[in-house]
Amino acid sequence: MRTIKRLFSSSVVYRASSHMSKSNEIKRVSIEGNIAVGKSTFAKLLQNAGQDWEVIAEPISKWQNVDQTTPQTVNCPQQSSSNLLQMMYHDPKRWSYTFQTFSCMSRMRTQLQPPPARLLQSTGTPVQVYERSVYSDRYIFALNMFELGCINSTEWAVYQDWHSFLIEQFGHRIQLEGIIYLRASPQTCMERLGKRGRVEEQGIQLDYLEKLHTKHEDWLVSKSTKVHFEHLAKVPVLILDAEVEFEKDSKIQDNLLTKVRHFFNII
Ligand SMILES: Nc1ncnc2c1ncn2[C@@H]1O[C@H](COP(=O)(O)OP(=O)(O)OP(=O)(O)O)[C@@H](O)[C@H]1O
Ligand SMILES: Nc1nc(=O)c2ncn([C@H]3C[C@H](O)[C@@H](CO)O3)c2[nH]1
Repeated sequence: MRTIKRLFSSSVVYRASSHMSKSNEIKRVSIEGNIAVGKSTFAKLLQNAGQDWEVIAEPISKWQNVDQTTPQTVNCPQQSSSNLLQMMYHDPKRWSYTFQTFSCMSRMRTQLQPPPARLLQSTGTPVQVYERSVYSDRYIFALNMFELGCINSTEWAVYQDWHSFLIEQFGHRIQLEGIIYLRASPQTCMERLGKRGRVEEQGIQLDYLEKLHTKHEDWLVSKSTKVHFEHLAKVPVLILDAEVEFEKDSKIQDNLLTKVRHFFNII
């Protein structure tokens, strides 16, 4: 049996209840964390926990298949697709800005979709769970790419300008009640990334995951990242120990679900 590493202990930074809107309204929660930490796996756990939870997955397939219509003739446009995720990892200086515009727009579009009827008709506490957010797009990835020199200062200024505008215009419709931060060491994420074997990620080095880890810590733990939205600065954060292997352990799963329910004041 693999040793369960406990590099970090799970802890609640502060409870969300005071920040909650009426209990019959839909709560929106974002799961944040490093690449391959286990967000999708954890989201499935929440989805299976009850009818009142809806998971909105990261739109990665859109990034892997950007439709291109070449307007050769009106009646017979040529259709092809490109893998922007692959392009970004292959040539980050060329493609990072393009990637961040597309990732952020696709997140916004996906998360603005109306909730399904079962959530609207729910008599309990319906929750929409976003896998990452327009905020991690900016304060984790885009900022990191800027600091790495893969996004230049003009591109960074342009990105921040339209990002702020988008949030000002639409932010209230995707306003978060809380953030769940799945926290594990970059080494663990590297192992899981290798195990998953997504083709586009083959060139990712530990160093990159370490930088992303620091960005998560700055934003969600020490809160030293300068954020530009008043509401975001006040969103409660639940930190969960993602070092533990919960996939096949129902006891650990129950424990994690209890922490989430408690955090969001759900019985
Ligand atoms: N707690 C865990 N213990 C051990 N393995 C795990 C755990 N959680 C997830 N995994 C495994 O790690 C790999 C990555 O998990 P997953 O796809 O859920 O990560 P993710 O955070 O959603 O990734 P991404 O950042 O790319 O969206 C998968 O192979 C999954 O089975
Ligand atoms: N550069 C960059 N910006 C983002 O906003 C972003 N969001 C996710 N990703 C990468 C991580 C995984 O490989 C893969 C799936 O999460 O996509 C991103 N990469």
